[in-house]
Amino acid sequence: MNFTGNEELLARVINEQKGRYIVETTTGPRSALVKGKMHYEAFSRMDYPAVGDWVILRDVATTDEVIIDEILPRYSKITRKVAGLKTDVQIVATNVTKVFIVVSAEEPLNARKLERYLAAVWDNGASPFIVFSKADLAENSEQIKQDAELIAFGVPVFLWSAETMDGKEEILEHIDTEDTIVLIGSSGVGKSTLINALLEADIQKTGAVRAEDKRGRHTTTHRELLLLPTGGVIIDTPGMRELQLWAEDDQSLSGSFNDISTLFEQCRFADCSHKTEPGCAVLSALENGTLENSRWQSYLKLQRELAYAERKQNARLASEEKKRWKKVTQKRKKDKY
Ligand SMILES: Nc1nc2c(ncn2[C@@H]2O[C@H](COP(=O)(O)OP(=O)(O)OP(=O)(O)O)[C@@H](O)[C@H]2O)c(=O)[nH]1
Ligand SMILES: [Zn+2]
Repeated sequence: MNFTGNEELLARVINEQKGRYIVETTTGPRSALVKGKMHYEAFSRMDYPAVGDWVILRDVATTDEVIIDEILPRYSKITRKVAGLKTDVQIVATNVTKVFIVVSAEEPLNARKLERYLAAVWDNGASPFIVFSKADLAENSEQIKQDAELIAFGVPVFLWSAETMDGKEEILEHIDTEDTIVLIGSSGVGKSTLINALLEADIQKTGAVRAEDKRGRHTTTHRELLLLPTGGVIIDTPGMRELQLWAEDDQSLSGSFNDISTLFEQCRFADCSHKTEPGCAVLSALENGTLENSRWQSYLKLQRELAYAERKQNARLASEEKKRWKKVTQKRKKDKY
């Protein structure tokens, strides 16, 4: 990326609260809002900035809140499904390169859970790492590490203890300057403790951020994207904390429509479209009333929405990337930066 002479237009989102953002610029944190057009064009929450996003700003010279003009294409996004009237997908963090799955070495290894975590990380486009915390409390931490390595095929596995600080250097060696990392894992495994150790400071102190809002008021809020003294950043958002639920019990689409996926397995043809085929288990379940039509319709609707969102996302990423960069450079010329 070359933003020579134009650095103030490029920023990174470090906090989001109810549609208000704090972005880190080369001249410090600023309050930010999205441009009106973004609201019209937004298809879902995916189309709004999220913590970790690189964005292009407008109106940086004014004292008011800056406007987020563009979200640069995302390298990856960590998402979670939000239960509500309809299933929505919330972005927990973007542009994450590495995910540290933190598991307590004190507990017996839960292979299935670890596999689900690994799959979830890969699904989200980041590289997983496994950290066994509380190594000081484990009976045989080396054994746990070896067992995990058998499941994780080449994924680095670390033993870490906050008591002795053993393992910290090894973990830091795996974090590069351009990395954006997040930590996931069950409550109480020691994620905050590890983050604090990596930061060598209290997050409460380093995390506070003061930014100016529209009326010149200063707002103090939490920085959710934290700079590591050794390079790289850690994202720690409230959503990160709830992510474990999604990895721990299977709330995926097929999970929540278990009855329907069971029917699919009973169709005569493996590639059944469930429209006209003979021996279709869905059609016969609809006919004999064991599957309610409304439930089938909501399944189809969700399928269409997900497919549409995905198509939209993919097509846009491909074509918009070029367009965005072009726009940015044109703007730069126009503004005589
Ligand atoms: N003995 C020992 N205790 C640890 C270690 N790491 C964390 N703890 C303790 O475990 C407890 C939970 O640690 P946290 O860092 O708050 O855990 P967390 O994963 O951030 O928990 P949530 O915020 O609920 O998600 C605290 O009392 C820590 O002091 C460790 O390596 N060894
Ligand atoms: Zn069928």
